[in-house]
Amino acid sequence: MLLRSLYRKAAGTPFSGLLSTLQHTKPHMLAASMSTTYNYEALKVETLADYVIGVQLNRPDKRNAINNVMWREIGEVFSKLATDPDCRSIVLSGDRKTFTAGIDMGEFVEMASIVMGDEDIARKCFKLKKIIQTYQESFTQLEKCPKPIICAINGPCVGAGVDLISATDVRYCTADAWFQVKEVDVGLAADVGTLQRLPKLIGSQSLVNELCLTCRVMGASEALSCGLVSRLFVDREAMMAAALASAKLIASNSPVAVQATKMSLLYSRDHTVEEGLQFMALLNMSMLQSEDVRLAAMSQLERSKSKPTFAKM
Ligand SMILES: CCC/C=C/C=C/C(=O)SCCNC(=O)CCNC(=O)[C@H](O)C(C)(C)COP(=O)(O)OP(=O)(O)OC[C@H]1O[C@@H](n2cnc3c(N)ncnc32)[C@H](O)[C@@H]1OP(=O)(O)O
Repeated sequence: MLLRSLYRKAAGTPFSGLLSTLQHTKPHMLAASMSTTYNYEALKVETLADYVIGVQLNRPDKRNAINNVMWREIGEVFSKLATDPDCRSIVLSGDRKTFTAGIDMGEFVEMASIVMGDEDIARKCFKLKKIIQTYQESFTQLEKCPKPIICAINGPCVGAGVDLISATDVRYCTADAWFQVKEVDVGLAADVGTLQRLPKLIGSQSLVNELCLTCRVMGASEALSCGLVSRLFVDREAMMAAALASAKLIASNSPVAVQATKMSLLYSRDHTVEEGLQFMALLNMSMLQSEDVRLAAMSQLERSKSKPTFAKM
């Protein structure tokens, strides 16, 4: 009913010419091809399908341990993908064996040199604060990126790895995946997102507390049952195929609708229902005027088998 009245209302309005305008838009304006360059040392970035970008942690010999280069590159790549018109969804993964072994312990020990130094204590504090905030900001870029991130986890996902996956939108894992909030074991309270985000992903505060305080390993089936991941696969091949299929589905939808949805879900996570509703009204008073709404609604109304072609943004 709503769609029919939308359709009737659109006919004869300035919107009615839009479909033919879009049909005559030059193909190069619509086809996805990665025009932005992504060359990294510790990450492998590639186009997996139209508008779907794969970001792979790429230090296999070191079990994808997150060194300073990887911390910096993670922040950079997600901030770049945020505005890349050829990217509408992202698959984040590790290598065939491991998601990540967490922070690079070699560099972690180097950080101790600041603590051991002769400098004034206040100056040491400010140096450490800067390092911690730089690391935090790197992972927060995943949330700031309005393109949904599907995280595909196999093998170990340790320490900073849990901080990292907690900032993604959808999580899948393989039967051999395992998770460990290991920070207390190395003498610190997790400080780059796990303690803030994990309680919002797992329904049980008791389980979150247990995992963070004991550092015990959580296996794949428990990760599924507690909601840390939403799907479990026999192996990496099956998981990557499913992650790609979901990423393609997301990329086939209106980028306006998808990005507004990610922003609103995150906003609502951190605000009251009332505030979330107010945010939504303010957002959609502009987004509802997008041509994507008309194209998507027409396509539903016409029971079209294929999705409309949404312009780049
Ligand atoms: C301000 C700070 C904010 C951030 C805090 C973050 C904290 C954390 O992340 S705490 C967690 C730290 N991580 C660990 O304790 C995990 C250590 N690694 C392992 O337990 C095992 O490597 C693992 C179970 C992940 C895999 O075992 P596997 O038998 O498959 O591999 P290994 O033979 O152990 O390792 C292969 C090579 O990788 C190097 N490596 C592994 N983990 C790390 C690491 N975290 N940092 C640096 N390097 C790592 C390992 O040394 C081997 O290298 P090589 O000897 O050169 O072959």
